[in-house]
Amino acid sequence: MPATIICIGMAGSGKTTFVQRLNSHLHQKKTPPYVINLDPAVLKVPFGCNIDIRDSINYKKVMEDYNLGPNGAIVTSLNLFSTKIDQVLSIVKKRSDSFKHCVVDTPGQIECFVWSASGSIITESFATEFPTVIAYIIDTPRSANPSTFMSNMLYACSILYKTKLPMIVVFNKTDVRDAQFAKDWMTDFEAFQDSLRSNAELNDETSNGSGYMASLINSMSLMLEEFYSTLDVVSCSAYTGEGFDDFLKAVDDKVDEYNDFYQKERDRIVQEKKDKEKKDKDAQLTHLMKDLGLKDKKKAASGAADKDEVDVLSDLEDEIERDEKAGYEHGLIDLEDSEREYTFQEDRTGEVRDEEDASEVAKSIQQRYQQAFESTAKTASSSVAEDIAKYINGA
Ligand SMILES: Nc1nc2c(ncn2[C@@H]2O[C@H](COP(=O)(O)OP(=O)(O)OP(=O)(O)O)[C@@H](O)[C@H]2O)c(=O)[nH]1
Repeated sequence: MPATIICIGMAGSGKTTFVQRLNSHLHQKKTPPYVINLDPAVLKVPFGCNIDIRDSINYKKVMEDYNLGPNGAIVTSLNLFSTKIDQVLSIVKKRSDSFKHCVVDTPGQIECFVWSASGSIITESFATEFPTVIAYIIDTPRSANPSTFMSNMLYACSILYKTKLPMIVVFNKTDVRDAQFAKDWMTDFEAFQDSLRSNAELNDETSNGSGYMASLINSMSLMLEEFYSTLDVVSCSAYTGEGFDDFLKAVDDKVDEYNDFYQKERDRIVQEKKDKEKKDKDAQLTHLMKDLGLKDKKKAASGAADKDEVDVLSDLEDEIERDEKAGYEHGLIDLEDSEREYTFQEDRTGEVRDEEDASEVAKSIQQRYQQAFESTAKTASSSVAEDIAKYINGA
């Protein structure tokens, strides 16, 4: 499956220029990527994109129609776009044989994408279909100050934990300033402390690193040590093209990591969600059964074995399936008669009608339900029950 690279970064960090360079770099390597622009407010996109949010959403009209400011309009445009994300994904999937990378450029206002519901929906949707990597773009010259560096790192940290996707930190604009200082700060705690102490903005002449800001940043850097260890760091220049091979290598590594670790974690979360949904559904069905007057079999046929209990519809289905299977095996049920309809017994007296022997119940449950259906078919409420049963059966 092609890797999806979602480029996120603070305003002006060089995301668009980075995507442009990555696009041309991959074209040079004869592996053109699939490019998606998700920035509705950009006037001109300097690369050819396969999907552009601006083709389907008019940002200025959104501002007028909904009476919004620029950021509100970006969020609303993304919301509108995310309602069609299934269509977008199916288009990308259809083309997925023809490219190895899908590159996504996001809006300049980082919070519009990262902290909005639509941003999560879009990221999640890609992550469920393709191995997805976050490229967090940092403006290197502007991060030379320890406090700016720390703000950037905290943001990266929050994005990592929010998206739960592998992340590559990209120090961009290295043609202006080399990123070695930042790499040192991430690997050598002492080096960062020294820079803190010697930073004129954070310290007056006498405090020597004990000012409030300096000690706050100091504590944060301690906290972020573990976070740094989970990251791949790459330095590059979108202007000169330097460092893009390293970036692609980091993407390959992160895709492996995604398949080994993140994918399993995602599957586990999805499974957990499904289990919870099933549990809720079963609970609702139990309530429904109660409302329709079907009581617990245990009370009706006291002393009956536990396996004969019919608590919820799904149990009924299981039992009927089991009976049918046994019927087919013994040639008792004709395959052509196998279509069945579920229905409920109507209980006018408020008691369960069935007081047969529990073992017989298990054997002839299909027959009983058929009889119950016929005996109550004339009443209006039975057709309601039948409708409900059909709905549940179809769900
Ligand atoms: N020197 C240098 N400048 C760069 C580099 N990459 C981008 N820039 C400049 O940085 C500025 C911002 O670049 P963009 O690509 O528009 O940044 P962006 O993050 O997409 O901007 P928004 O989406 O508006 O937030 C532009 O003036 C670019 O020319 C680089 O590698 N080196």
